[in-house]
This record gives sequence, C-alpha cells and structure tokens, in this order.
Amino acid sequence: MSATAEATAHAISPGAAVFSPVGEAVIDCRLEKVFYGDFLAVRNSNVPIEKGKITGFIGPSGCGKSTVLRSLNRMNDLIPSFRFEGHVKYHGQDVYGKKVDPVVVRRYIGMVFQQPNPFSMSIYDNVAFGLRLNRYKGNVEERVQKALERAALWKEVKDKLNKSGLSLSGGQQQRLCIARAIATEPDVLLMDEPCSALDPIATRQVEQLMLELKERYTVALVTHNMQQATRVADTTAFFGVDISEGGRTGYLVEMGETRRIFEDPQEELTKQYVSGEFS
Ligand SMILES: Nc1ncnc2c1ncn2[C@@H]1O[C@H](COP(=O)(O)OP(=O)(O)OP(=O)(O)O)[C@@H](O)[C@H]1O
Repeated sequence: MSATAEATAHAISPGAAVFSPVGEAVIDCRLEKVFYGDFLAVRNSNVPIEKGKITGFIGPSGCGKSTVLRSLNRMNDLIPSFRFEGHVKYHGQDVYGKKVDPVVVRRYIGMVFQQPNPFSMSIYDNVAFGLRLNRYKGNVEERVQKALERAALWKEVKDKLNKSGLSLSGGQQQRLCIARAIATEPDVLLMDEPCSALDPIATRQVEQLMLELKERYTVALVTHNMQQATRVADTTAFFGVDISEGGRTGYLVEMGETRRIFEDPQEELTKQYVSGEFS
C-alpha cells in the first residue's frame, strides 16, 4: 500500500485506539457524535484528561480540536445548532446531566480563549468578575491578588489595579484573562490557542505560566503549534479529518505521552502530521 493510500485508510478507520492515562482522569470524555445542525463535526473520540497534567490537542484545521475542548465545559451550549452524543464525566459526574447547571460546570472547568478578551472594566474588576458572579463570600481583594500572582502579573499591575484591563499589552491581557479564569479556583483550565495572538516573548511567558499552573490545575490546551505541544504538553491527542463520507468529520487518531506521539507514533497519519507532511 502506498503511503498516501495507507494514510487514507487510517483516515477512515472508525476510531482511535483507547488511551488510558496512568494517573487519575479528572475528565472522562467519550464523544460519540457532535453535530452543528446536520453537520457531523466530530465522532468516536475518547479523550481522558489526566489530573495535574497538560493535555495538548493538535491536528489540522477543522479537525474539531476546539469543538472537543468546548464540549468539556459545555461552552458549546451557547451555539443553538450544537448537539452532543456521548458523555463528559467530571470526577464521575456527567456534566450533560439533566439537572446540571452549565454555569456551575464552568466554575470548576474554566476557559481561556484565543484572543485575549478582558472586559471593558478595571484590572481589579476583571479578576473579581467571576467571584461576584458566583457570589463569593470570602475576601475578594485577597483572591484577586492571589490570582494575579499565580498568573505572573501582580508585579506589573499592582500599582494600577484601577486602570482598564484594555490598557495592558496583548501578553498582559492574556495573563489577565488567565487570572480571571483562576480567581474562582477552578479545577481544570481549558485553553484554546491562548498564544496565537501573542508575540514570541509573550508566548514564552504564557507557556512558562502553563507549566507553573499545572502544579495546581489540570490543563487542556488546543494548539496549532507543534513545538508548543512538545514544550508544554505531557500528553498529546492528535485529531484527524475523515473525508470518507463526503463530509469533513474530526476524530481522535491517537493519544499518548507527548514524546511518544512525536518520536514513535503508532499511526501512519500521526507520523505524517508530526513530520510536517501535511498541516
Ligand atoms: N458554530 C459552528 N457552527 C457550524 N459549524 C461549526 C461551528 N464551529 C465549528 N464548526 C465546524 O466544525 C468543524 C470543527 O471545527 P473546530 O473549530 O472545532 O476545529 P479546529 O480543529 O479547532 O479548527 P482550527 O484549528 O481551524 O481552529 C469545522 O468544520 C468547523 O467549520
């Protein structure tokens, strides 16, 4: 079989080998089918997120990395055409359960987006926002300071907490968004290409921050940048696109320890992707 034919054969295989993390899976994600309207965007993907680790999602454009990530904390509920089949269990509890409040899910499974998106309010109020939303009864000032310290931003902003969050540089804005996300003490942090709008120096700062954050939080990270995955991710999930039915449906091809995925992939398609044969 030629390399191309073999890659195609892999691309239409029904699903990935099941990956079992060594440690405890904070999130057990078994995605059967995810639709936007009639469009099957992702299928057959088991993506466990291991406690205290950074799990990177890589793959070509449109393979469903963001869809899977956003399914983990019901962020896709905000899209009316979104439909999910399968389960996402957070510490054993189905986050799609009938009585589950998605706002509470997002309190435990926080999110940082691609574009730094501070609110048009002061630096302080940006970080305090989630605490107020969740009617936090403790010392807000203390929590804000702690979150800014953990986001490696405190020293740069401590004398201008009343200035607008929008007055900060791009990299500082992204760290502010990270502070906002961690102020409510989530357990898991979902990061959707958090460095794509940043310059290389700000990117390195955020990557360093991710490595520090994993001491306290579990992180799932979507990245287009394979070097970034090798620098920060403990585990990597590679997604491909199945074109066999005439559509473009994403699915998990292979998942495992990052070094193994890059140096000794089991699937031909993974090998081709990590060696840059397609993007
Ligand atoms: N709100 C939406 N409505 C309809 N289709 C959508 C929506 N969001 C994503 N899709 C489609 O679902 C598929 C998966 O998209 P998704 O953004 O999850 O992929 P991705 O791997 O993160 O892509 P990229 O790397 O380009 O950001 C794509 O075909 C995309 O066009």
